[in-house]
Amino acid sequence: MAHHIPEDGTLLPLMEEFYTIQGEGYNTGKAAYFIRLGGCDVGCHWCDVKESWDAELHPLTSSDDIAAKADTFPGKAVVVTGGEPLIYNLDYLTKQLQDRGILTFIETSGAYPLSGSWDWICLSPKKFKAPRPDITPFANELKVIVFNKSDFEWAEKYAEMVGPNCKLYLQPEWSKASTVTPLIIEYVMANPKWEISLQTHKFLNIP
Ligand SMILES: C[S@@+](CC[C@H](N)C(=O)[O-])C[C@H]1O[C@@H](n2cnc3c(N)ncnc32)[C@H](O)[C@@H]1O
Ligand SMILES: Nc1nc2[nH]cc(C(=O)O)c2c(=O)[nH]1
Ligand code: SF4
Ligand SMILES: [Mg+2]
Repeated sequence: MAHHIPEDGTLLPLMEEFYTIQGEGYNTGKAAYFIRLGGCDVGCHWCDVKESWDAELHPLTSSDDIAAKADTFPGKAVVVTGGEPLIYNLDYLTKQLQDRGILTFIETSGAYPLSGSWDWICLSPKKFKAPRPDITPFANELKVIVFNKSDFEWAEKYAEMVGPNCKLYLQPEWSKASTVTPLIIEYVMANPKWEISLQTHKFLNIP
């Protein structure tokens, strides 16, 4: 049976939720509650959460309950991730969170229309299903995953599409880190508008 997911965003397929430290990008090091929604058809062959892809495997959960649970933790910031969270209408969830004084951060490929009210948008564009161009001016952070040399060109293409204050990160693809990290280091030293982002939670052995 396919999920019937209401379009008003009051129910969302929740894979997992956990309180941890944001491991990547601009907000690295900050305590945050992660809300991981199921469902993604972008198809990155190196995706580190393939278990999220099939939305049917993840129970429809009340957005009110998700927001209430998020509010029980001392760190008043939430990272909505997935899967691809923008498959869903996130207006309702983010309103519930912001009404409680919780900061809303999103991790997205940008492949679906932007919904929700966000304090921080991390756009991580993918070649396998490119972002919709209309999201790029709203990105606070561009985080390009580097799997091979060709990803630097892809990164520069998106750097031209984001706004002037957008932070620019290059993050090694985890399985290729030993070969691509030296390339990123060299690239950032030569092109210092970019910074390196590491998946620090994987070094810290935390979720
Ligand atoms: C699992 S994705 C979920 C959110 C959204 N679908 C996206 O791709 O932005 C969360 C973040 O992890 C990054 N990521 C996924 N697999 C990775 C890997 N193998 N190595 C490095 N970063 C990875 C993504 O690019 C994204 O920035
Ligand atoms: N600690 C931690 N930081 C993260 N930043 C982005 C993540 C994600 O999977 O979206 C992630 C994650 O899974 N864990
Ligand atoms: S877009 Fe995100 S969740 Fe989807 S396959 Fe790529 S990294 Fe994984
Ligand atoms: Mg992750």
